[in-house]
Amino acid sequence: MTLIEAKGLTVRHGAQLVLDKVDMSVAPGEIVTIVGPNGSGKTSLLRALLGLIQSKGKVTRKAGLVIGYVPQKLALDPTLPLPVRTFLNLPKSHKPDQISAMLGRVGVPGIEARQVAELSGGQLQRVLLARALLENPDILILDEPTQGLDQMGEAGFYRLIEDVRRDTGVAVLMVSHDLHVVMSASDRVICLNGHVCCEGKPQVVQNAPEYRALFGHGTQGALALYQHAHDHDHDHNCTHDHSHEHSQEHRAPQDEVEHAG
Ligand SMILES: Nc1ncnc2c1ncn2[C@@H]1O[C@H](COP(=O)(O)OP(=O)(O)OP(=O)(O)O)[C@@H](O)[C@H]1O
Repeated sequence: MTLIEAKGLTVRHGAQLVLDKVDMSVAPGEIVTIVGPNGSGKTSLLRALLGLIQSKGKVTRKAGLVIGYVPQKLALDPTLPLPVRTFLNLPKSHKPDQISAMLGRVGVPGIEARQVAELSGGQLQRVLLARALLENPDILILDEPTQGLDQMGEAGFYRLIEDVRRDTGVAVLMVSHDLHVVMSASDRVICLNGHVCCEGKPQVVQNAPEYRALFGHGTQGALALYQHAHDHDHDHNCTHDHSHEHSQEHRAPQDEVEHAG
């Protein structure tokens, strides 16, 4: 039983083929991380799963699935007064003690009266997480939740995600650029580059040639991600052999990696 599943998911932005027949799924309680270079379609994949953009293929959600979504960018007017308490009551209101407890749970207790625009990056990420968790989601969908945080902040945030998963059983699907932390915090990693390059347990994916082609080795891997240095064609119409790529199930068994391109 999966919470959410995509089969043959294809997204175009104008003439650009952004996602090409992507198969993926998330099971209850699983932490799945999508990694991939800039522009590889990570946000588009999340938005297509959420039904926020048009796509072809099939997305299946468990009946009654509650999703807690934290987008990559928050479109807030910084000049508009917006206390944390008010923000957490949008779109649905919650009891004050629920809000206080949730702020404590995510590690920012007592900030109800602070202005959202004045929060630090780390505090804001935690408030966004609190807002998503207040809906009692079956799955959290987080788009680069640690953007702008320093390494300590990133590690702390991922630990929090693991704790929340342990306590509530929530599944997590997230996009991240933080390879090292992601590797330790994820049950499964999907390496995306317009298509699923490879997927599996973090340690298995880390050693997959497709992953290494994109991200390099060892500590250089994280750097390679930012520098976007890899040695195969980044265009989605990759010139190397993809002939077997979409003809088989992308979801690899837990301890295997799929070599798809
Ligand atoms: N609304 C849009 N209109 C046109 N093109 C878009 C739109 N959204 C995304 N794209 C294009 O689709 C491609 C994939 O974008 P997407 O944001 O999904 O990538 P990403 O992997 O999340 O990137 P990043 O790591 O930089 O956040 C990019 O080439 C981007 O320019």
